[in-house]
Amino acid sequence: MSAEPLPDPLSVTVRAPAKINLFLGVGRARPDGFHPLETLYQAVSLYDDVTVTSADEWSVRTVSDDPHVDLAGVPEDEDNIAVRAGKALVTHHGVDRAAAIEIRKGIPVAGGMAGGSADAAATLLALDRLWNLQTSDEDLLALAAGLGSDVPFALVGGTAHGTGRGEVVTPVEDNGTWWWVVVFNEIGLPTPTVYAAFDVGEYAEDEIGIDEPRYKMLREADPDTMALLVRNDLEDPAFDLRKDLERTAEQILTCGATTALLSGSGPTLLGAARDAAHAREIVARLAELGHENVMVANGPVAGAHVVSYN
Ligand SMILES: C[C@](O)(CO)[C@H](O)COP(=O)(O)OP(=O)(O)OC[C@H]1O[C@@H](n2ccc(N)nc2=O)[C@H](O)[C@@H]1O
Ligand SMILES: Nc1ncnc2c1ncn2[C@@H]1O[C@H](COP(=O)(O)OP(=O)(O)OP(=O)(O)O)[C@@H](O)[C@H]1O
Repeated sequence: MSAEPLPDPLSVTVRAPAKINLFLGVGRARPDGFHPLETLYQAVSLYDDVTVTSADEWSVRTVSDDPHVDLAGVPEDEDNIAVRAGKALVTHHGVDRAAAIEIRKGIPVAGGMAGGSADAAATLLALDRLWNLQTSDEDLLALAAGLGSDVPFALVGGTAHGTGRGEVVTPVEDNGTWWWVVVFNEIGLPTPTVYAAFDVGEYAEDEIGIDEPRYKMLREADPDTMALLVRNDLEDPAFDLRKDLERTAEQILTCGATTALLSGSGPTLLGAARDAAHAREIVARLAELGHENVMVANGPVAGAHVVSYN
């Protein structure tokens, strides 16, 4: 008996995670202005949910019920990276379609956790499923790379090595459940500004690669080794621009984190904890010092994935 083909869904929702860079080695700027990277990405448990519905023209709406998310800086027009992702997908397939996109944000905006990249990845996947476009993984990753350096990783998730300008992503074995205290900051710090400060301060080191002991630490997953694993070459230039962030990183250590580091290009800071209870203790101590805009997240978690078809 042949089954009836399923009707196309009316809407599709895809969830995509925030990322952190456990390791971020940055080289001297290339002729195209981008910096060569050697990075270890980890997807962590803060998410944006993107819902797409077919429409006559492109639109985007951003909502959030999370007090840590300030939607002020998010464009609600064609500048939104989710709309750019949708248009790139229809151009790739040569089809004339449009969609209404709703983004429910749980990832802080302009925090160095790749929230916009997560939305772009989620939109590519959601529209592919909504319209049954059957885009190959290879093409999805190439479209993602065209939208931003962090976008391919948002599709892949887990823990992964990133190289090139960050867009060439390969999964890495990680047997840990790593706990992070995530300390947000209301004052934005644009990614290009931090890379420019990296250039001005001549911070590039000759050796930016990830050595084998670090991969071993991920495989062996002892939470006490995280301090030896992390490195972020954008931290010093970000601290040159923002002394307050350096002070907060010191406080994260004082409050008991096994290590503290800048998330990507900042301004979000991270404290590593041994387990969930330890993370909550650090949060309580940070609150005593006046840091209220703090969450706990764990990683690695899955990359962009469908959560509902309606
Ligand atoms: C800081 C990180 O989040 C670490 O993963 C990324 O490097 C930033 O990735 P992203 O926000 O997806 O960056 P893109 O949208 O591709 O580029 C934004 C700007 O960041 C700078 N940029 C980004 C990536 C890179 N490898 N070198 C750069 O210099 C460039 O000034 C670029 O114009
Ligand atoms: N869907 C979107 N969500 C958030 N910001 C967006 C979006 N589309 C465009 N933007 C613009 O991109 C800027 C950076 O936003 P995003 O939240 O991705 O920063 P980020 O987390 O620091 O990114 P990254 O870590 O990749 O550098 C915002 O200030 C906003 O102007």
